[in-house]
Amino acid sequence: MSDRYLIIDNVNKIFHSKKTATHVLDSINLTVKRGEYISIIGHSGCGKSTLLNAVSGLTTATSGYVILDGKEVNAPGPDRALVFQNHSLLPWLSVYENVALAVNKVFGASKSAQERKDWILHNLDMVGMSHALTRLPAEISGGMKQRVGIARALAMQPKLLLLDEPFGALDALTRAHLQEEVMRIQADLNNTVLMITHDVDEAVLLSDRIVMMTNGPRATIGEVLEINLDRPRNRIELASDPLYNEYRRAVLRFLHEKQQKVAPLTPEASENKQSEADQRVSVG
Ligand SMILES: Nc1ncnc2c1ncn2[C@@H]1O[C@H](COP(=O)(O)OP(=O)(O)OP(=O)(O)O)[C@@H](O)[C@H]1O
Repeated sequence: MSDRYLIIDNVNKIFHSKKTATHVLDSINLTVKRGEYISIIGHSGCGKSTLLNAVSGLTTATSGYVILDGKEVNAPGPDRALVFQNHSLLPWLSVYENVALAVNKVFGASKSAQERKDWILHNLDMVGMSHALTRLPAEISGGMKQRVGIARALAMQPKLLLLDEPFGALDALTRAHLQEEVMRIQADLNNTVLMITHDVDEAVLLSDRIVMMTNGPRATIGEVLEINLDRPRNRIELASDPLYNEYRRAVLRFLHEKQQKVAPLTPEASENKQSEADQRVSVG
């Protein structure tokens, strides 16, 4: 069972509007082991968030199934915690209260008030936020907000952690720092993680496998790359590791050679472009 902890079975997603139907996901099949760290990478708009939403239960698949730990997913639930790029903390609650809200909801009946308090503090400590318990989200930096979001998700002890570009809005140094923290926490807790990223280095550094999606519409899984690098991983040492660089190249090749975002120009489009350019020259 733990080898088939999460099963995404032939998932299709079609968005219908009054006039159009957009077939976004086409026959997505993926099986994830308990404790695996999976990254999903693909060009913008291919359907990564739609897939994550189908796993979270926020979106229902048009056909196919998502099964987590033997149970079919068809609505959001506390066994799947989401962390978004744009931190979704409640602005009127303090750092402590934001985590407390989730903890009280999940463990209100099973842990005593003291146990819950200790658990909230433990999780905030794990992400290095013990010093800012009483601060409001507006009073802390973007990286700190993201830390609190991660603490809140971890504190729910979800079966599955769903990260939608969790470090996407951060500067490079803060991003690297948080990646290190996530790796350290992952080594301790062995969470099962699905993470969307646009960052090839981040995907290789953090993942056990990288799922590469083809361009939409009708996006599907193009390739899955297994990352056999020992843990703990050190980004400085990996920079000169031939295997690391081989993995990097494989992802880059997929994205920039096999799945070029910009379609090649047709002869007609190419002519139009040329005449536009000519016009610009003559006007200038
Ligand atoms: N609720 C919706 N109704 C109609 N179309 C939608 C809806 N949600 C997403 N789409 C379409 O589905 C496609 C995939 O969107 P999605 O956000 O999943 O892509 P993505 O790969 O996560 O993009 P990005 O990397 O830019 O965040 C897009 O064409 C988008 O316009």
